[in-house]
Amino acid sequence: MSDKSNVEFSEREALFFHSTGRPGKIEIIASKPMATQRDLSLAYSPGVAVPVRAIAADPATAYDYTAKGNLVAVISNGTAILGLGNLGALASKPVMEGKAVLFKRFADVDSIDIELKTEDVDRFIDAVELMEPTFGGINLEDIKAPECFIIEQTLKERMNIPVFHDDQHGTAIIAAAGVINAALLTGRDMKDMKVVVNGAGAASISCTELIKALGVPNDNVIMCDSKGVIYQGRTEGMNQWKSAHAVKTDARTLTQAVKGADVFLGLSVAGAMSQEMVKSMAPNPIIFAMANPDPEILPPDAHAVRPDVIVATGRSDFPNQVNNVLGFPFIFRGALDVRATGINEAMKLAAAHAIAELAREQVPEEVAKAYGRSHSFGPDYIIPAPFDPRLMEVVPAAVAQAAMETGVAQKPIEDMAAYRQSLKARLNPTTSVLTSAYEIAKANPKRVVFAEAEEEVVLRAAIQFRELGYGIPVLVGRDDVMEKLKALGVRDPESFELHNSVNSPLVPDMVDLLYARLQRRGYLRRDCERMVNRDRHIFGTLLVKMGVADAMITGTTRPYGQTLREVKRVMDSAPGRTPFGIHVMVAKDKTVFLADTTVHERPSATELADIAEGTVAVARRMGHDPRVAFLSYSNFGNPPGAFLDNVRDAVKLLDERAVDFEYEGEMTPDAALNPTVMKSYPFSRLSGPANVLVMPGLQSANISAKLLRELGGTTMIGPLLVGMEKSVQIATMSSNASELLTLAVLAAGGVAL
Ligand SMILES: NC(=O)C1=CN([C@@H]2O[C@H](COP(=O)(O)OP(=O)(O)OC[C@H]3O[C@@H](n4cnc5c(N)ncnc54)[C@H](OP(=O)(O)O)[C@@H]3O)[C@@H](O)[C@H]2O)C=CC1
Ligand SMILES: CC(=O)C(=O)O
Ligand SMILES: [Mg+2]
Repeated sequence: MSDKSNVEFSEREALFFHSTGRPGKIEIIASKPMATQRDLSLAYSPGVAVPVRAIAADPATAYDYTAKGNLVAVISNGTAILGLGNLGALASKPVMEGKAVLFKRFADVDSIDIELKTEDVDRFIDAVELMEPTFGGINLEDIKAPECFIIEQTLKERMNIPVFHDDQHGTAIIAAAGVINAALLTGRDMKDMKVVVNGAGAASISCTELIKALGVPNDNVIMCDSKGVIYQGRTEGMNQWKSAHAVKTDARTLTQAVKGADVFLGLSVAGAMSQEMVKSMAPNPIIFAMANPDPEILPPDAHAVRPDVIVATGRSDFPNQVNNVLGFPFIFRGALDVRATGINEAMKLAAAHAIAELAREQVPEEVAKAYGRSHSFGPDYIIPAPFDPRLMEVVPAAVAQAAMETGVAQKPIEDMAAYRQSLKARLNPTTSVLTSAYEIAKANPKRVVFAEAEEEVVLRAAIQFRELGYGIPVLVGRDDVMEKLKALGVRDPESFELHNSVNSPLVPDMVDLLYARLQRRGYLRRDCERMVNRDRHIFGTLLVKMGVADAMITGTTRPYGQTLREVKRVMDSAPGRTPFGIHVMVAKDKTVFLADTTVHERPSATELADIAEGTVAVARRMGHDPRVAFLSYSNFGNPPGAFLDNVRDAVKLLDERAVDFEYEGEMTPDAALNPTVMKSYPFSRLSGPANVLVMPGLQSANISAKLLRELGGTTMIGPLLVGMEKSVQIATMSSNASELLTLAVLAAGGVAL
């Protein structure tokens, strides 16, 4: 049982996250080149007239010529924002932007948030209906009951694209999957289960309908709202949707209803359930406290009174997250891919069963690693975690299949196996692997030196590193760092570990250590004293060398080469390794590892071969199947040149070493990356485009990485310094806090070694 919330952050952190860089969480990028006059002529007038006429002649071609088929609107009026209540359309925007980015992150569905300033049902319906031409699907969100039922039902009748109220059906699907598994674990049969549902709004009504569809008898479910039990004959605060679930019972309060119940489904408000209520439930009770952001009862409070309880919440920071994020991205993915006209009951049930089955399957190692702990089906793992990459393969396929079987698929999938493969390929593994690096760091928090703690950007990264639970920052700086922490809003700056060479008791041992290393390299003892006292990179690296910390991050105050020289005075290479640098370039659907981008100016053949092997190891740790290209201006000797031998010899060296990955060279970047150009070299040993690019020299390597970043379209991770005895990461001087945080986490998580 794990009761600890594993993510903590302050309100300041949440506001900083939303305001930093471009405010909000969304931007729109063009999917076609917009560089030349010709591009513009095609994209806009006059070229655009051609698809306009085509769509006018045949509306179905809108799916071929526009983004409609992969575009979902997340629409709210803010009348039931999470469990925060009716705070209005504008205040709902952060949640709706959040839902839109989750669509993209988890299922590669493009999505935009739309907040409508009206509580008038008819105006809302008209506004959404008018938007049908724009979207492939409509995801309604955080609209309160009972208006949400009328809105969804009417829109479904009037529109010919999927309309789905996430709080109703998304929630119901996930809760149903969890109930199926919790029932299995506790040996319960649906037909015998006694269920209490707290809340009688959008989410509750739909969850209740779905669990009844799974076999829980109508009379076994008691629903409560803010006025207590919904019993037959009650008149106060009723509506037709509540009446449908009114039962004959003497219970009038939640306390009375929950006595002896097997299952509690909370879709109401924070703190609605007390420990006394938990105590009164049946043996091995099942509690889904799903109110967001604060549940009806916190897991530790439930476990404290009933060790036999299975608890789930809507939050990502406790085990068993029952949240519609597990559903809506994947459900729409499947529905869009078959161009479904709607999302029907069969599709919902298919999703619920697919999610439930996934939790019962053996968890693959990469998923376990991603969460930093092993998951196996049990009370703390009744439902897969949202970052489980298998969801993307399994749920859309199940939904698409159900759509085809129930006749709502306008474009049925012919080859389901190929479709499942294509689903997997939609997600860039680097995104999941970065997630996994964060989780690994969290599971085994390490001590990381932030050597330039006087810099605000470094302090921000260190604060986040600690607040998000990735490890313990060990700060190096003068005593005024404490004031700076306070100025950044840290209430307890003294709880940070600060090392200052002016008063550190470690200095004499550091000087001894450094002098022992450098005395035969022309340094006097007083030189070493000066270095330890004055150079934060030397001082910081010594903290790692002496085992005070596990890793270090530095580099924002001094050029890379200079910092590396200082680090190397203290730290050796790992045995048999060549230290070198990797820039990881993450594009939309591709990640490329460039090396050596920081150390060797003119690498020898042996160094090139070592760099290839070292980069392959990092690429594998980041979830990629490596294919190495040794790059050049020449393809297999054409044109000939004076500086090609090292590259060719490196290829031969890998032949001799009989390595277990694909490699080829020398070759130009287009022959390495472009499948059409690759066809000109049918003898190439690469089975697909390369993803590890070993550069012939530092100039081309470093220039390429920075060019790619400046030209846009890629996110750069790094440079990663690999091959040192312990992980020391030297950032670029222009790094921002989030880049420093990523480097610190990769250093702590052992990815960059
Ligand atoms: N984990 C998840 O995935 C999801 C969680 N939720 C959560 O469920 C909750 C409800 O959302 P939603 O259905 O959209 O909102 P609605 O506004 O449609 O419904 C809210 C319901 O809660 C009831 N309620 C309010 N206070 C209490 C109380 N003290 N005791 C019992 N019932 C109470 C209301 O009663 P009345 O009818 O008398 O006003 C109403 O029936 C929110 O906390 C939300 O965050 C929602 C969707 C997904
Ligand atoms: C998760 C969600 O949609 C809600 O709490 O409203
Ligand atoms: Mg919601």
